[in-house]
Amino acid sequence: MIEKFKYYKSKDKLPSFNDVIDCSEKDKDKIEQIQIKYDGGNSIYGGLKHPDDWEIYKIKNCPGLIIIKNAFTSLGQRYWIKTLLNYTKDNPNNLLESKFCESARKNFFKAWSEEKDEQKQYALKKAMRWSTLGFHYNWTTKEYNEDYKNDFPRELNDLICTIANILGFQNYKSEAAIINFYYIGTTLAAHKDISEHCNSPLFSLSFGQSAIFLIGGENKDDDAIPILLNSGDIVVMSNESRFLYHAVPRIFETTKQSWNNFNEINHNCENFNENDLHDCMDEEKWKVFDKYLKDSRINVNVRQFKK
Ligand SMILES: O=C(O)CCC(=O)C(=O)O
Ligand SMILES: [Fe+2]
Repeated sequence: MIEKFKYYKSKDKLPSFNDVIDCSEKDKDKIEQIQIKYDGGNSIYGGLKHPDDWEIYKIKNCPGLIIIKNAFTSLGQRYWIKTLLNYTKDNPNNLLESKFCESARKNFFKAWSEEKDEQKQYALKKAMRWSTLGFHYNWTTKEYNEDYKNDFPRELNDLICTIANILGFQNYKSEAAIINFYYIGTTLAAHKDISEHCNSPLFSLSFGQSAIFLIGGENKDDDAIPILLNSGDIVVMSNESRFLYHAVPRIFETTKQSWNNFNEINHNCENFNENDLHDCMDEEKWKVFDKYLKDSRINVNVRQFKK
């Protein structure tokens, strides 16, 4: 893991993407596509594409790890990008460096979008690295604080439960989440997510620019498998893979902005707030989000905390 992390992180020497699993034909020996049965007929919400159109892969050398490609509609992606940025509003557990003014702490995205000075705007983006939902995580004690929580956003729980049910994970409850805000040049160091008191799968959704994700083993020294994650991809760490080391060594600009492709007939967003959807469809209003996304990736990592 450590060697691969250094290799894919490197700024001086661009890494080769030859070994990175992107779930294309070249990876056919490393992956296995799985079929699922969806019994919900034609209806699906949450900005998800119909599950018949999802491409679901298992990684042969990493049992329990599931990668879903092509899971979100364009409008669905836009809605979740806007919503995840909005969750930072009035959130008590954000990493926004304390030197920033009260208005940025209260409403990061508003402060960022209204900042005219480019350097200050970039500094604001650099200051906002994560935000937590549900049971808030304490990064110092590495524990969830049972007395420090907010209601878990209902529509995000609905989305994760829909994905969980489709994959056959019943009775899932989203209780905590970390929203990770990355920009090109940032990384997430190798870690295991072991503060949860149950072994329910971890659901990780990616939006915006692309990333290389490394899945390792039980020890930091174990080798790691590099996987490409694009906007709209879902990673599920279940069963044997749930508590393995993983990391994000690199964020890079995507060639296909799948959140901006509006040729779809069905957006599957009927359950969302109409005004918010309207904003997502209005190209003028969307410009500020595209500006934010130009060098940024947003990941939300959802967990069940209690048994
Ligand atoms: O950004 C990612 O894809 C992974 C995030 C992650 O591992 C975490 O939040 O624990
Ligand atoms: Fe993690």
